[in-house]
Amino acid sequence: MQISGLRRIFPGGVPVLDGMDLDIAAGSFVALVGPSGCGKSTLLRLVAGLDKPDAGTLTFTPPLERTRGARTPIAYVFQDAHLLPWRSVLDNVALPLELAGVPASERHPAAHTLLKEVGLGDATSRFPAELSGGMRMRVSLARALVTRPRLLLLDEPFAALDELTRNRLDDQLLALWKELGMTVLFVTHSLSEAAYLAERAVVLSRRPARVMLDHTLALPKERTPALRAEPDFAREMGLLLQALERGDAT
Ligand SMILES: Nc1ncnc2c1ncn2[C@@H]1O[C@H](COP(=O)(O)OP(=O)(O)OP(=O)(O)O)[C@@H](O)[C@H]1O
Repeated sequence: MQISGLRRIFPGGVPVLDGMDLDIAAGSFVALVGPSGCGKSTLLRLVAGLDKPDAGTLTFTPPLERTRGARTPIAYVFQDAHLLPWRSVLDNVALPLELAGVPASERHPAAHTLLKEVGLGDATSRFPAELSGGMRMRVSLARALVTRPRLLLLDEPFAALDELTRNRLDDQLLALWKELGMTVLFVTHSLSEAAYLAERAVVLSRRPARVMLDHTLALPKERTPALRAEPDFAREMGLLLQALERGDAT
């Protein structure tokens, strides 16, 4: 995906994005960090096609045209799980397939497979109100992935969770990324989460967001929880922090 000269100004405001350029390789995992209000969600919404830029282009190679049937090219996961309370876990996850006209005989097994992968194989008939926050986010992740999107956008998805739950969900997300091979663009305020998850971290400045650091993390490809205590991990987080501080001061 090539983001080129992207500009977005909301009516009466200063530019949020003003000439943003970013190339994201297909199948890569990129973390986006930056000060609050710098334009991360705005960028994600533009990439998702939920908002239109005032200038600039977004190019997907190969093109992200909607293919026939159940597959959606882009899925979006928000900080809130946004589940439908009256539908069971299985029916929540199967919803995108149902909307795409996939028959129940296909969508239910597909939803069940994804739920097993996020560790909720035995919670399929429960309802959202019966789940913990971490379980709800797992359902949300399963729902996003049930259509096997080529691009997964996540906007601080685990920010409201306790640290242990968040770490577990990070590991599940990594496992799903390895298995499914989609491109991931992950917005987070947590530098340790960015360093742990991503192959590449992009640190943005205050509004209008400029790229302060575009860094391929010098960490082993296989991320395991022990990495969080390694000196290399602390060094990489230090680099991100310095860039974040520079970007916040400008
Ligand atoms: N629809 C809108 N109309 C007007 N201003 C908006 C709109 N959406 C976002 N903004 C403004 O654009 C700026 C960037 O918002 P955005 O949500 O993209 O930031 P962010 O980096 O995701 O912030 P945070 O890290 O706090 O979630 C903010 O100042 C916000 O108030």
